[in-house]
Amino acid sequence: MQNLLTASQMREADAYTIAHEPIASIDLMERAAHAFIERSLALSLIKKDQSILICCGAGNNGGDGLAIARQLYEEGFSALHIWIIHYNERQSADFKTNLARIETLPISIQSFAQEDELPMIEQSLIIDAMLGSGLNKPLSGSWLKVVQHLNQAKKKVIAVDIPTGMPADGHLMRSMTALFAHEVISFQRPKINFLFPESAYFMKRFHVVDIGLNEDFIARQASDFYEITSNDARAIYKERRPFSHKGTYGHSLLIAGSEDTMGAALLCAEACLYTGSGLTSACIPKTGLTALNTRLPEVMAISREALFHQPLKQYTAMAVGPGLGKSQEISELMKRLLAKPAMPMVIDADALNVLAENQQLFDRLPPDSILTPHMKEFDRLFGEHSYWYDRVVKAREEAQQRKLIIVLKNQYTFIALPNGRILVNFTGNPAMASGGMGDALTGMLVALLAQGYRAEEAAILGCYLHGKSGDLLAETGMAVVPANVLIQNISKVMGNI
Ligand SMILES: NC(=O)C1=CN([C@@H]2O[C@H](COP(=O)(O)OP(=O)(O)OC[C@H]3O[C@@H](n4cnc5c(N)ncnc54)[C@H](O)[C@@H]3O)[C@@H](O)[C@H]2O)[C@@H](O)CC1
Ligand SMILES: [K+]
Repeated sequence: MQNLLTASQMREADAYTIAHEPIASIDLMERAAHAFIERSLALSLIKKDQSILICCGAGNNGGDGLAIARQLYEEGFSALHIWIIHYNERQSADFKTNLARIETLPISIQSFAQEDELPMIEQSLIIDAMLGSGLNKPLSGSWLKVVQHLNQAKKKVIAVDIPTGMPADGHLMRSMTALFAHEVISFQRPKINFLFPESAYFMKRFHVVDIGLNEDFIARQASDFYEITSNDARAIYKERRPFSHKGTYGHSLLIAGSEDTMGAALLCAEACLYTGSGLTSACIPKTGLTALNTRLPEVMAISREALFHQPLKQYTAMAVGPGLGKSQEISELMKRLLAKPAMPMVIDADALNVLAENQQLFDRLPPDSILTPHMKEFDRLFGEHSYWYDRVVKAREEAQQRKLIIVLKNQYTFIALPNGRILVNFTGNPAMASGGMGDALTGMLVALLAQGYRAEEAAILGCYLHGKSGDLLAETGMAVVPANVLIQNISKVMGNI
């Protein structure tokens, strides 16, 4: 697990590294510039014959920009042009050193003071090194004008560390102006604000490069946010054991589907199967029986009427919600289920809506139950939120208070744990943005619970595998990944973990 830092913690990590390791601040900047170029080349974001405008401020972000320009020149880039935006009086020491290092080279540099008119931009690419994580207020005055001028040029932009004008943490507002970046190459850790959907106002994609800041120091910093890494998923995953049998891997009960939305139940059951549940039973309306038996002969069916006429303790874990629909009958069913809940549970979709309307049911959920709301379901449960940041903070509060695990789904899914931590899952991609994905995740989570993973482990591993399966398919060139295709890839992803 990697903790994510605020901008001010990042500054402390920078200072600590310089004080405790044999590296001077200027050399750290050199390393950052090198890492920026190396990644840009690896991703084919820059080409030697391209005309590039490097826009620099006079702080350390600007210092990075100058170091990048010089290193690009040394790499053989010839069509480089530099702007120095001299609106702030202060120049950082490393900016000054890098300015002295570049002034002797044949690279054209233009400096702009507040009153200077900005020229048209002829270059095809802009490297944005004006303001970085030192931003301490929204842009205004001349800074606002320069950014608007650059935005109007509609050129491709690669931002150094963070787009100029975008705050690294705290509220992201549409009213803020930043230089829109098509790519951001960020140092050491992603900025917390990259994870919220509002970041799309300011940037398209980000990449993180290691610049060798002291990781021991970073790990000691208190943080609300932790990035789930592939190592975390690997450490949780348990291989199937010799001599094991279907009874070893639990029995999942799914309560899902209605006449019109039987597909949700089928996808949930299929995901449960492919994630390794020993046995899977689906409690669905009678109208879905033929579909279930045809598509998933491995899955057993129970009718809604039969559900309470049999001992529920034969099941190891339960998921309730996908495609249930909204009706009095479903509310009653939820109330009966939660009268004596005795097994780990995943609550999704329409079951969340029942909870939203019957908040007293919250107290009956077994501790560590996993709730998997998307944004709208979350707001129905816990109130409207204007900012994702606030929504995530609310998820943390609710998870802590109610001793539940809240999986707030998003491109970067936030897993709020009862201990107050927020884990962020980085796998997954926009090709997966279609119906049925949530049903698949629910099926995966219940399968992991049934196999004996602790709820926290199931949430981490389930979200990771779900996104990873989608990522691997997208990497094969699929622009859209339908849920059933993702599901059929899960067991392979698990096998190769
Ligand atoms: N880990 C690190 O901290 C490292 C940081 N580096 C670079 O250093 C950057 C941070 O540098 P600085 O702290 O010098 O700050 P910046 O270069 O981001 O900004 C310069 C100065 O602009 C002023 N400013 C802030 N908001 C403003 C606004 N709205 N309008 C006008 N002026 C404003 C502030 O006084 C700030 O110090 C990072 O983004 C990164 O690019 C790298 O050199 C390597 C290591
Ligand atoms: K920048």
